[in-house]
Amino acid sequence: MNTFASSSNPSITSTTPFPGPREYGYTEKTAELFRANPAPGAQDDASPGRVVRLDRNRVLVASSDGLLHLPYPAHGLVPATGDWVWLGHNLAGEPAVVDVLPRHSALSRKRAFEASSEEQILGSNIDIVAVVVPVDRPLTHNRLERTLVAAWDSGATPLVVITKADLADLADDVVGEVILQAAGVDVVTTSAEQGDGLDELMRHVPDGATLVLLGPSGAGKSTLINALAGHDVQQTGAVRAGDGKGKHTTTSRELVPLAGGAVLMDTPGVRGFGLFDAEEGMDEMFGDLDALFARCRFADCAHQAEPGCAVQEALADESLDPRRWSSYLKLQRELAALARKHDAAARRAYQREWHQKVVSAERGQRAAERYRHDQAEERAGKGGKRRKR
Ligand SMILES: Nc1nc2c(ncn2[C@@H]2O[C@H](COP(=O)(O)OP(=O)(O)OP(=O)(O)O)[C@@H](O)[C@H]2O)c(=O)[nH]1
Ligand SMILES: [Zn+2]
Repeated sequence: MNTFASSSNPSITSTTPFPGPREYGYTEKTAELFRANPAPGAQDDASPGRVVRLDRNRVLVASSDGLLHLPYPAHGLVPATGDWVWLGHNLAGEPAVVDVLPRHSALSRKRAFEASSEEQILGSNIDIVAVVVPVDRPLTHNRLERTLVAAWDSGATPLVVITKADLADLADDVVGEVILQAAGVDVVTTSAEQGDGLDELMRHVPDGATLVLLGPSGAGKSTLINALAGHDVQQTGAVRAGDGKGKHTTTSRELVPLAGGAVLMDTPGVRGFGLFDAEEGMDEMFGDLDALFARCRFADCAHQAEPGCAVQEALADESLDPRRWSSYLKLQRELAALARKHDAAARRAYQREWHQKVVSAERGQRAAERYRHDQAEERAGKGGKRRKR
């Protein structure tokens, strides 16, 4: 299931051309990305960095020399948390972010699929999106499914993480139910309080990979993050500045290096993402398309080439954005794929069950034959050869 693992990150070799922030996920694969996307002109001494947090005027970037607070790039892509960037100099000769590299995945708030310039990137270059489901308050089927669709849509690999498994009397049915709902996506059961399942969870996160946790408030994300980081992230991740009056402003990093080379992304926007997209989800995003479908001449219109198709008309008169329509079709395909995976998982379970039945039937038959054989021998007076049972 974990497709990322197969293309896992080999460690940095001596041939790596430029140093980068290894504890923030800089691997040989990342170095290749930088090689393939050289720094813009006149930036000979540029070096790789990763965006750790966005502030109003500056970007907090991890470099091989530590954390730097730098001006935004003058043009090009607007950086997002998780972006790989070239660090160089701006026109004034000050250190600055000079380029944002292409993203391999992005969680974005697509809000009815506006043009890409309006889409808000909440986090980028995420490898594993973990949907957190607490046993004491499980997600409804729809919500888990939709959050998984959103996770897939980001380009990352989804994973379901059950939390608070120590609440034992609740756990068993919830775990079984969630595995069914997860439709083939791997499910890991954890108790941050007891330290259970954390290694298992990290086995799904390769070295150098970036993990994000999505889930509703109270699902146990903070507790899990602190358990994974091995310390209180809010405190140790903080950049503290005293103002001399005994007050401190505390701001936290949004990328947290974990032991073993993985990186945890913990941004307020991303945290709430599951909630946003899952609850309001498709209905909100595509509600007006339903109204359009209702105007098609045929009730079972496939919106392809049928006469009187309101969708095709809307595309023709440009009242429907083709991007938005293709996004809708894409999500439909993903939902169908999800259903197929679900079916495949059910089929495998069914086959397993039958296999077991057949095996035990054969075993029973052999035992019966042996028994009949032994009985016959006994009757024939060959008791001495009788097998001990
Ligand atoms: N029994 C038990 N309780 C837990 C566990 N993990 C978290 N909790 C409790 O669940 C509650 C919510 O946990 P948080 O970690 O704050 O949840 P969160 O998802 O970060 O919530 P937000 O910060 O609102 O997004 C707290 O009272 C925790 O003590 C666990 O493994 N077992
Ligand atoms: Zn139609």
